[in-house]
Amino acid sequence: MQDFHHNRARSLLANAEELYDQETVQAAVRRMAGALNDRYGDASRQEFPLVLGVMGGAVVFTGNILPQLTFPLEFDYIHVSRYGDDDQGGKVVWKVVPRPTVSGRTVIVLDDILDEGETLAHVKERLLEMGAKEVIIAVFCDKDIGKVKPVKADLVGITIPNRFVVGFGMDAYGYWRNLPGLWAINPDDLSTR
Ligand SMILES: O=P(O)(O)OC[C@H]1O[C@H](OP(=O)(O)OP(=O)(O)O)[C@H](O)[C@@H]1O
Ligand code: HPA
Repeated sequence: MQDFHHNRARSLLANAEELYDQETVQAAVRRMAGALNDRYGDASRQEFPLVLGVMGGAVVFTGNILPQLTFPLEFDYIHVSRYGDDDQGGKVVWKVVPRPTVSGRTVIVLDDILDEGETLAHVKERLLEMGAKEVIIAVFCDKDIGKVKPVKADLVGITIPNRFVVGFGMDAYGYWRNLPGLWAINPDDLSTR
């Protein structure tokens, strides 16, 4: 069993193409942190936003950007999944729902990728229904899918081509969330596209 996964993961990466290296990824995170610091760093505004990471894919982005944010904030997470171990999205499944602390707050949602936009559209709608004052969506990457999405990001690190990517928290079939750069999976290795 373990050798099956080991070999499949290695073969996926051997056929994949590196789109953005670690330096490029880190530079994009620094730019995003700078933009958030400019917006929320003004001490006279006395803001205390709630920063929500969308697990599991946002784990790496969240862990990288949080220590670069210089304003007072509260951190929490939600867990939503639409792809599971597939390379095509399905129904949005809530695993950990937002806590009532979102009510009345400015909520900064951090996620790894805006693809078809279904996940973040659901997340934003739920947060607003729960009384969030304002929902700011910050995604590490926005995939250029050539269609209008049901939600727009307020802050984007990198706009990526319409390829299935892994790395920096993103996985294909559970593999390669741990890569420091972004790699595009070979279309021949995708089961459903
Ligand atoms: O814009 P969409 O087409 O809805 O896709 C984007 C979502 O897909 C990924 O989550 P996934 O369901 O793969 O779960 P994961 O975070 O555990 O990887 C990613 O983390 C986003 O939340
Ligand atoms: O391109 C992707 N890669 C990994 N996870 C994803 N979830 C939505 N799109 C993607």
